[in-house]
Amino acid sequence: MSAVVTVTELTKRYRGVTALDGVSFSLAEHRIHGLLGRNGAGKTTLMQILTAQNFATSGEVSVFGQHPYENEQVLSRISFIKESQTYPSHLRVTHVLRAARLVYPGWDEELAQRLVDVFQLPRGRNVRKLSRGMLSALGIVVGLASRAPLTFFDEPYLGLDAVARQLFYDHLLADYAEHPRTIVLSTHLIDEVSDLIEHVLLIDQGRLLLDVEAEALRGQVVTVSGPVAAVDEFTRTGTELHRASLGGTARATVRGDFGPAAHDRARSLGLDLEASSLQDIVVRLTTSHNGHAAGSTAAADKEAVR
Ligand SMILES: Nc1ncnc2c1ncn2[C@@H]1O[C@H](COP(=O)(O)OP(=O)(O)OP(=O)(O)O)[C@@H](O)[C@H]1O
Repeated sequence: MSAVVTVTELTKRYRGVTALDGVSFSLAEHRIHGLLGRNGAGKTTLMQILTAQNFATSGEVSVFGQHPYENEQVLSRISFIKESQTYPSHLRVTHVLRAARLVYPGWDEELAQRLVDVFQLPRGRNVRKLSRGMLSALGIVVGLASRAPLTFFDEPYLGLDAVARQLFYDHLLADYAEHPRTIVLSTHLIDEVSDLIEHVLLIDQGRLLLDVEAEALRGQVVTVSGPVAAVDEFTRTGTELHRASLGGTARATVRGDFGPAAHDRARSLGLDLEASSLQDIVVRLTTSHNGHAAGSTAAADKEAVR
C-alpha cells in the first residue's frame, strides 16, 4: 500500500514549547487513521503542518510525494475540518456549500444535499446564527462531501449531540466504503471511534508513542485480575502499564504478546483476562506517571507493537 503522507524527524518549537519532537511516520493510502493524544499533545500542530497552515522548525514532510507549501496540486486534494471552523459572517449555509463545491474537485453535491437533510441544517440560515452543533455539522458535511483523497477531521464535533455524532460515524463509514480515501480523525472520544479506526497514531508531549494497526494493538494489551501473587506471576511476561490493588486482589493492565497460550496461562493461574479497550490503552500509556516511562521507550514501544 503506498504512502500518502511521509513525515521524517518532524519538530515544531514554539517559543518555549516543543509541540512536536522528532516525529516520523507515514500514512498508508485508503485507511482511517486515529490521531490520538491528550490535550496539548501536538495533534493540531501536526495536521496544520501537513496542510501547509503552519511551518515545521525542522524535519521533512511529503504529501502525495510533494511538499505541501503553496502547492495547489497537493492542497486541492486535502480537506481539513477543524473544531473551530469559522466562515465569513455574511454567508448562509447554501453559500458555504457553493464555495466548497468550487474548491474541491471531488465534491459530491448530491451527497452534500443529503447530509444537509440528515443533519437538519437550515439551508437559508446565516452561519452566524447556527448553533454550535449545527456549525460542526456543516463542517462535517463539507468534509464528507468534498471526497478529498486526504481528509483531516480535527475534533470535528464540538457541540454535536450523541445522535448527530453517530450519524457522522455512520455516514463516514458508508461513504468511505464506497469511495475509499485516506482519513485522519483526531478525537478524544476514543470509545466512540474505536471500531472505526484502522490505524492508531498516539502522540504524547510531541512524541509518537504508537504507530500501529488497531487490530494488532487490540491483542497486545490485556487486563488481568485476581489474586495478587497470580497477577505478579502473569505480569512478568509483559510490561505492566497500570495496577490497582484491593486487599489480596489486583487488577493490572499489561502489554506484551498475548496469544491463546497467554489466555490459557491466565486461566491456569486463576485470573480473569480481558482485552483492554483502545481508550484504556491510550489512558494507560499517556497518564503522567507512565508518561515518562512510555515516552523514554517510545522507539521500543513502537517496535513492540509492529
Ligand atoms: N501558536 C502557538 N504558540 C505557542 N504555543 C503553541 C501554539 N500553538 C500550539 N502551541 C502549543 O503546542 C502544544 C501542542 O498544541 P496542539 O494544539 O498541537 O495540541 P493538541 O494535541 O491539538 O491539543 P488538543 O487536544 O487540546 O486540541 C501545546 O503545548 C500548545 O500550547
